[in-house]
Amino acid sequence: MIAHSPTIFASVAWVAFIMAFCLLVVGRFDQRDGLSTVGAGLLAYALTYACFMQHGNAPLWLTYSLANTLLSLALAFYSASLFRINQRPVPWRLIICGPISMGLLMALLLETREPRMLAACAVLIAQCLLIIWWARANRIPGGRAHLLVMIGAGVSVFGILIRVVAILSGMAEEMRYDVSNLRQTISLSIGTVTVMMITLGLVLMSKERIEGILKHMALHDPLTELPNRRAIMEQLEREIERARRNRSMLAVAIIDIDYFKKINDTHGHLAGDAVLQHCARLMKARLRHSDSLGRYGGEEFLLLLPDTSTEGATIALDDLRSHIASSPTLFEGQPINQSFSVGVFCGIPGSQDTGTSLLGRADAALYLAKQSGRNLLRLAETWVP
Ligand SMILES: Nc1nc2c(ncn2[C@@H]2O[C@H](COP(=O)(O)OP(=O)(O)OP(=O)(O)O)[C@@H](O)[C@H]2O)c(=O)[nH]1
Repeated sequence: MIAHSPTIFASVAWVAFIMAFCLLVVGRFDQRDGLSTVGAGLLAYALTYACFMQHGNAPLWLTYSLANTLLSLALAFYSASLFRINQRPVPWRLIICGPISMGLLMALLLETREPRMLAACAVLIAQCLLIIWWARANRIPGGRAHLLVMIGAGVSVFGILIRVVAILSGMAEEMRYDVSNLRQTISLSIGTVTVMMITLGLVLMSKERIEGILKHMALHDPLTELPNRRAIMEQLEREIERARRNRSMLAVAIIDIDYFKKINDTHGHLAGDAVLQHCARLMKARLRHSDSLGRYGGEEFLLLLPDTSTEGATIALDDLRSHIASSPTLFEGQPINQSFSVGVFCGIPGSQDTGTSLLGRADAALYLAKQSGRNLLRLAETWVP
């Protein structure tokens, strides 16, 4: 099917205007999500197509030079969006090279035909390749929307190459924007599809990023940045299931800072917060990658040591305990000493064991450690019948 080229330009420009308006209205209220930059790109794209639509009826500087410079500007905004969505500094100097060189080349080569067309294609291909590169570099961890951007820019390169081949084969006249033929219809359709894919990909990347932030907030403690109670409890259930299936040992330790109320009362709550952060940092630095540490409550931490024997857990926790007791927190230049007591369940979970039951046994051991004078470790097995 051969479509009427000016009609394609007009309809795509109209749709792009509406989408750009929506993105600019929404993006304006929250500059951080990059939506306004995506909207600016789409607006430049809509203007490009509005100029292309006039080809043959308006001066060439408008329908070719300005139009291609606007198209290059659209790609520049899309590139910038990739960085803004990730809240990274935008390399504007590099990005703006595209539209500037396009503007200069189009001004210099306006009176030529093939060189002008090839130069425009070369700049656009370079910009699309950069978008592919930056989309990969700025992908959201665990996300897939960047793939849409990469595919969109990749297909765009393919579409431009069709034009290049046509121009080099002496068919430049057939690729004029006011000519309607099959090759032109395919090339324009590819251009339209790819810009929609890139736009949608960028909007979805922004969504993925916000989802990532919300998920992090839902599962992490803001003070220590450790997994919060919900996250560490879910991890506990997973570890119990795994240990039961593999018949392997699991150590579940409840760590409680000693006399924490006194630290708060003596030095203030900010100092208490600093102690919690300091302890979390020290413990995290000394644990294995397979171990899980979370903030269970106020001054309590839950530590899970999978595949760890009673002896191994005792050595690891005693090492943590003595390290924390000998590393005071520095708060406003003043050292604050702290220590912790810890109750540990260590064993192969039975069929009746749940997170709550193992925690109950570790908590009972912790109570014993507190009763015995604090800064101590007690094993649940030593007293649970
Ligand atoms: N600064 C600060 N204090 C907290 C936080 N969460 C809980 N607390 C305080 O931690 C204190 C815990 O006190 P207690 O439960 O009596 O425990 P403790 O003083 O450590 O006594 P033992 O555990 O028996 O050694 C309370 O005063 C809470 O207000 C927090 O995020 N920051």
